[in-house]
Amino acid sequence: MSQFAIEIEGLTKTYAGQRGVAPKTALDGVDLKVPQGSIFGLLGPNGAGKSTLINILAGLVRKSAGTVRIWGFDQDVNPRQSRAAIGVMPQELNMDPFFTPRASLDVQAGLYGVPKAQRRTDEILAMIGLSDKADAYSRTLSGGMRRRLLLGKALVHGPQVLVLDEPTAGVDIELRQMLWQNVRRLNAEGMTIILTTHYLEEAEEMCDEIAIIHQGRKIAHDKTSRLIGRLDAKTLVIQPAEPAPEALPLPEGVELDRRADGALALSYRRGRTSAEDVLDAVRAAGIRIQDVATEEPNLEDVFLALTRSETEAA
Ligand SMILES: Nc1ncnc2c1ncn2[C@@H]1O[C@H](COP(=O)(O)OP(=O)(O)OP(=O)(O)O)[C@@H](O)[C@H]1O
Repeated sequence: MSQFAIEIEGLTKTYAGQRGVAPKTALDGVDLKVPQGSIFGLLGPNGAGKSTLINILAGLVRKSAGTVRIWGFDQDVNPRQSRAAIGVMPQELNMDPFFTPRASLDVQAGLYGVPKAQRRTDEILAMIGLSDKADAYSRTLSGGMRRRLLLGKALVHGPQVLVLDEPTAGVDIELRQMLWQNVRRLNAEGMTIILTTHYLEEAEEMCDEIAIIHQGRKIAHDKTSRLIGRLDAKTLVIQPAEPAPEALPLPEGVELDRRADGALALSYRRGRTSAEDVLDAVRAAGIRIQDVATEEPNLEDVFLALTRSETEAA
């Protein structure tokens, strides 16, 4: 058994074109190894190919090329075992409105061939906080409860790998905390977790390793601390006391973005320039500073920094 929960090599997916729509390559030769027992973040902007990758893992989308091994089982050679090793909590909330949470979990367990005696329906209902709603119709559940039910459904067959596709998009703080508590607990019990998110802070907080997908390619993969450490971008947002003059000489490498509210957003690399240098330049231009705030890099900055360093390397 390899030490990787997931091993992907040369994964490519091209969606066929239809009536005037050109074919779309959503994944282009992606290699990825997810260590067993890790919480692994898959990040990327809209349309990067994250859902395609997850849907291939879940067996919902057919890959065009490449190999996928889940818990050591090659999807093409051992489709049943590889499917049994993974549970996916999807993004969308479509579920049968006439099923109760208990029935949904039972049906799902049946689909995975879990014998009745081995089903852990009550345990899962308790874990996702739906014990008192076990026999209510799904259509009467709130959005948050439906999400929790989706998490429960992903767990019925006791998979070794749990995949969460943007679990916190549009959810409130309480549900977010509940999800993360469960994720940490499942992980502590040995489950490997893969999650996709748009939020860097979330990935930073939760994940041991992060891979970044951009336009169907993997552009970075590293331990979280190392990845964040590679980013030394920083932005100072200065609110001038009076409208700032047109001319504003700046130290080399500092970029200025004038915001609609009159603020000056000055981005620089910490390794090259200090905040003091930036502030000195602003004062030297005769600008009185009313307020200063700092902005940490967000996911967008990560992409910019990574794609920039890729271009520089080339
Ligand atoms: N069934 C499909 N047919 C054709 N093109 C598709 C299909 N599904 C996805 N695509 C395209 O493939 C690309 C990758 O989409 P995908 O949904 O995998 O991205 P994503 O990273 O999950 O984005 P998001 O964060 O918005 O969910 C996009 O350009 C998308 O338009």
